[in-house]
Amino acid sequence: MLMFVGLGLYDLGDISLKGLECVRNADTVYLEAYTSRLMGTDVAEMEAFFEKEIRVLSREDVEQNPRDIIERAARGRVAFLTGGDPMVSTTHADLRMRAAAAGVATSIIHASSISSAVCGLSGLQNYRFGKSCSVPFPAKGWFPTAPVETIAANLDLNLHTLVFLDIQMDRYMRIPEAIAIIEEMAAKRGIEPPALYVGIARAGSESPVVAAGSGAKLKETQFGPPLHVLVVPADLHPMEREYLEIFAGL
Ligand SMILES: C[S@@+](CC[C@H](N)C(=O)[O-])C[C@H]1O[C@@H](n2cnc3c(N)ncnc32)[C@H](O)[C@@H]1O
Repeated sequence: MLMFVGLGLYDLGDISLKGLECVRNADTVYLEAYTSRLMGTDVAEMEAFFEKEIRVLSREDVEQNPRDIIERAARGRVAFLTGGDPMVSTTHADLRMRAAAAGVATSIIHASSISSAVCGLSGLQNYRFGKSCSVPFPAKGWFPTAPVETIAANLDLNLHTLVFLDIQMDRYMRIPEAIAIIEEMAAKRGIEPPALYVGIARAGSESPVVAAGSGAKLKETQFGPPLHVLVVPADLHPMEREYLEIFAGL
C-alpha cells in the first residue's frame, strides 16, 4: 500500500490526525522535500515525533527511479510524505499511476495547501485564479521567460496568477528577488511588468507576512525567512480590494 500523506504548510502541527496515524503505522516512511518544505521543523524533529526513520528522496529517486518505493509498497505499508497537499503542484500523480500499473493499492491523505492558503491570506477569490507558474533561479545561459507569458495570458482573461518561487537544496527564492527576475523577464519579452503584486511569507506559521503593492514597494518590504510565494492579481473585485487594504496594507 502506497499512502500519499500531506504534511500541510509549516510545522509538525499541520499534519491531519489521519495522516499521523498512517505515518505511525507505516513500515517505511519517505519524505519528498524538493517540491515544498516545512520550514518550521526538520527531519530529526519529524523522526522523533513520528517515531520512525525517514528516508529523504531526491527528485531523481521519485521521478526516474521509483522502483524501490513501489516494491516496498507491494510488500508493506509505505507513507510518502509531501509538504502541503501531496497532489497539488507536484508530479506525484505519475508515481500513483506507476503504483497502480504495478498492482499496488494507493491512497491519499490530503492536507492544507499553499494554493488554498493564499486565498484566505490575501482575500483573492480562488475561482478567479488562472494557470500558476514558477520562477526558477536563473542559471548561466538559461533565463526562461515563460512565467511572464503565463501572467500576461491570465491578465488578458482577468485572472489572478499564483507564482511559486524556486527551492533548491538550502536555497530559497525570496519575494524581492522574484520580482526583480519577473521585471527582467518582462523587459526581455517587451511586456509591461505587473503593476500590482501580493507577497506572502510563511503561510501556516503564527506570523505570516502578507503585503500588497507595486514591485518597487514589495522589493523594499521585509518579509522575513522563507518560504515565500507571490500572486499577480487581475482587476480587483471591491471585496478583494477592501480585504487587501485591511490585511495586506494596500
Ligand atoms: C510547487 S509548490 C508545492 C505546493 C504544495 N504541494 C502544496 O500543496 O502546498 C511549492 C511552492 O509554494 C510556495 N509555498 C509552499 N508553502 C509555502 C508557505 N508555507 N508559505 C509561503 N509559500 C509557500 C513556495 O513558493 C514553494 O516554492
